[in-house]
Amino acid sequence: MLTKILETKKEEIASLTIPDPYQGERRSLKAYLTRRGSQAHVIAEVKKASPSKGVIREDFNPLEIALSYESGGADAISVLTDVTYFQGNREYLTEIKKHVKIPVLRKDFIVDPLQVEESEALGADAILLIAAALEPEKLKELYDLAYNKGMECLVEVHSSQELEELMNVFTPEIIGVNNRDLSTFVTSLEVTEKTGSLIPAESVFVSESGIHEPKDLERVAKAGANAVLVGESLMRQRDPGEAVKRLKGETLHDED
Ligand SMILES: O=P(O)(O)OC[C@@H](O)[C@@H](O)c1c[nH]c2ccccc12
Repeated sequence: MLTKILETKKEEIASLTIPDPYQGERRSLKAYLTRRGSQAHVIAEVKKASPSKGVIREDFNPLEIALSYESGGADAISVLTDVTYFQGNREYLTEIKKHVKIPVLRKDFIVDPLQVEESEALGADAILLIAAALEPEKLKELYDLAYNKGMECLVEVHSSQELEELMNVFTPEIIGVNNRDLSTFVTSLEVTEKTGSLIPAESVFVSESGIHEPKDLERVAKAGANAVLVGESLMRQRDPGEAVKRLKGETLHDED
């Protein structure tokens, strides 16, 4: 699947146009994911569809969903901008960014400096970089470019091996462990538990995918996660903001 997606991206990049630059401020994802007063840090994702689940939410107004997430206490918003596989749109990101006060993460398959430039123009505060899609050196190049432009990166790994290979080159400030196996689409929180011990204390640790209930959040927090990235289980609720509130509950306790 990833190979197929990356082929599509190559075609997109060949005809990519950079929109007019977003003029507003940038916010730090890292700061929001470590802020006090919020016990369980949640990145809530705006995702209409996925390759494994098809359409997740028919009644899809991206801005309304994002505003609902924010009022429910989300610490950041992730926006799928991929059109072909996730029915996202880059315009959703800019629209959401203009109206929320929390950081906005661009969720896409970024493999080229042009897409980093595009993300900046769209107003992204942070972008996703996927280790499975990039050689560590190439990933570092895009990472540095994003930070030089005032954005941050969530660097996603799927296994201890991927993380080790990456950390031979550099240690990202924000590391995401994706619980979803990219070939089978099956999620298992064990991935977070197995990989968690390798994540250095100075990096923010985000557990991604397959989180449905407060007890899932509690489980990954026990494995050291500072935050979770949640899409599907929130998108399936009638009131996404209420769903964030319920998920955050009283279950996760930061040391500080
Ligand atoms: O819907 P879930 O299981 O809560 O997962 C959210 C998020 O982790 C998932 O959408 C995701 C993680 N990494 C990605 C990379 C590309 C597209 C999507 C993703």
